[in-house]
Amino acid sequence: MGHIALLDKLKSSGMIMPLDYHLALFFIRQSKLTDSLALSRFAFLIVWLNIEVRAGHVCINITQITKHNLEYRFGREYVTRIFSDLDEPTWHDWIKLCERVGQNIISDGSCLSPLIRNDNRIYFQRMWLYEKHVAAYFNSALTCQVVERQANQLLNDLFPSTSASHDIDWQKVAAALAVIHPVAIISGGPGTGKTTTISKILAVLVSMHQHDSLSPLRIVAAAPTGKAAARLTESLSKAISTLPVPKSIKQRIPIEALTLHRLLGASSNNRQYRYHQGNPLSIDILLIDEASMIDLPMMSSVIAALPNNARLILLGDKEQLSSVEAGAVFGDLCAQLQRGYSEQQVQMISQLTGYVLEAKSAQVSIADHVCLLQKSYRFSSESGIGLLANAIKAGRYPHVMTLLQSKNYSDLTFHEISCRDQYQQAVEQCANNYLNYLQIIISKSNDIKTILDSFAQFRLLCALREGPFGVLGLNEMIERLLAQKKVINLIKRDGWYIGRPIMILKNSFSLGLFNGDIGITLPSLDDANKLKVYFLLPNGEIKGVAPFRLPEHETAYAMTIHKSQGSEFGSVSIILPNEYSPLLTRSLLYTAVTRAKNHITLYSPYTIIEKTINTQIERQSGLANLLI
Ligand SMILES: Nc1ncnc2c1ncn2[C@@H]1O[C@H](COP(=O)(O)OP(=O)(O)OP(=O)(O)O)[C@@H](O)[C@H]1O
Repeated sequence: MGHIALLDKLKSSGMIMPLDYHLALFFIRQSKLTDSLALSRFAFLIVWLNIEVRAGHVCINITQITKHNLEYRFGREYVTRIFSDLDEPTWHDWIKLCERVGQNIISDGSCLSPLIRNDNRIYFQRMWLYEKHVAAYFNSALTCQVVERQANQLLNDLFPSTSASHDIDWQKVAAALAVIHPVAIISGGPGTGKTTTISKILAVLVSMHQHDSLSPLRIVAAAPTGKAAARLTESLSKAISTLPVPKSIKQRIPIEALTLHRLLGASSNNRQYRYHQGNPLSIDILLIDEASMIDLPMMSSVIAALPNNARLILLGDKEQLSSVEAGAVFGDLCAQLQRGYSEQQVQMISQLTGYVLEAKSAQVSIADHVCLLQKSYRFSSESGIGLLANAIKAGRYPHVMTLLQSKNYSDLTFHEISCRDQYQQAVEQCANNYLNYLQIIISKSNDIKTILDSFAQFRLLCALREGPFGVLGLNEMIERLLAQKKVINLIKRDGWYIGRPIMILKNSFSLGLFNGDIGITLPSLDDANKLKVYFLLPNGEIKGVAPFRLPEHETAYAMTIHKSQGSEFGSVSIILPNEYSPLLTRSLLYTAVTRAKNHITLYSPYTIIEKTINTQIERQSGLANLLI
């Protein structure tokens, strides 16, 4: 089959987008290939690379372009037909093909061709450059600072050992590691004390600095989304207020977190950031929460904007979904921990904390900069949510089902969905959870914060956007059900009604609203005949915006699990679809479950839970190979 016929076939069956099609043609026109089979294979390679980058991979590994590996995206039957059209290529064939295409198209990076081949990985040039930049930064950070006696005392004061336990306090180890190294990477699940630990780390660093210098440390806290920044602001201010350190130290620790876009000085009319290598930020310490959400291009931009001697502390949960865009930098960095701590690191940790850890390597590596916090202080051993999150993380389906079906956990509820009626009931139950905030509105309360807080107590999460089990279908059903209960009035003004919750889908720097921000439509405080959408800003202020001024947005009774990342709700209901989709992965379910503070209700067929837990997609990237 010729390459045009192949591309037409892929396009007409909806397997590729017009962009994939035209990109393949563009590269083919410039390649040195002439025979029909090679052209078809090359067209497929380009299409596959583009699909995978769109799905969040940084590159593709040509040895893994096999029928088995492609099935999850195209389905078995379709892949079999495509491979037959391509005359059953083996991975040797793909490698030979890359060698024949021509250096002007695929090179090893020595000339800047649009595609780069590194070992068996194929990249678009842009991704390859980002990856090299990020790897060079972390490799250059493999230095240790001399441990001062004072640090030891400060750590002992902030992390007092309890005589009852001889366990290692990993929070203290994480803090020691952040004092020793200019770059620290701390990962932990919900409630493992990431915020508590970072507040103590900052207190140690500020205290140490106070003795050396009169000018205060310039510390900035940031997060990838507005919601995550708002949460960080709240949790950091709480953690700092309880620190057992003098007021003068607390006052030097910032409590307001920015979004990364704002930190870098993004503007709505310019794709360039104000801060970059040529105009670095004026800061000494940058702390970023929810770091698993940072994609490769953003990580590259952040480190480009850091001044030479600035410290970087990344906090996150490596088990959560990776960023929407390409890359899994935080996960790749945390994965380095398997190399073990070096002898040098173990010695320094011992000096600072008194703990004797096991050295697994003679060489220093980025593993020395990583610490995992495993003990949850939020969920007790009786908490179903904590146990469920751990069972999902470990991929233990039978244990997950035992927990879900057990009556011993008051914070877990499971409803099997096996027919349409059960699905309808599930949505009705979810809709009822939204009655509280609507009742507050109906009672004519002007207390916008209470309304927003009440709405944040519950959220319906789902995996998909399209279809009856997706955000769009669920939002429509919930709107209809709430209208039947007469708590909202769907006689809309251009789609707007009192009580409509919306989520922002695009950043608006001029309005100060960011992707993921949630607002509720209410009568305007200035003129009750008009509507405004009210948002709670990270600094605690309420902002009202006329609907017509809002950037892209959608109704937000149901939201995708991807969008919920960085947020937390009192109770969460999760509705999984009745058919398997490649989006259903272990990290997706883990992320959904860890959004809840008090209660989880899961609605799903058994088979879907099993398949979701058994599906783990590793993001393709070459970062691990580039790290020393
Ligand atoms: N070492 C500790 N001993 C006792 N309680 C702790 C300890 N560390 C943290 N906590 C408590 O556990 C709770 C969760 O801590 P924290 O908010 O720091 O965790 P987190 O990992 O930042 O949570 P998340 O990111 O999931 O919001 C807080 O109430 C905190 O006071």
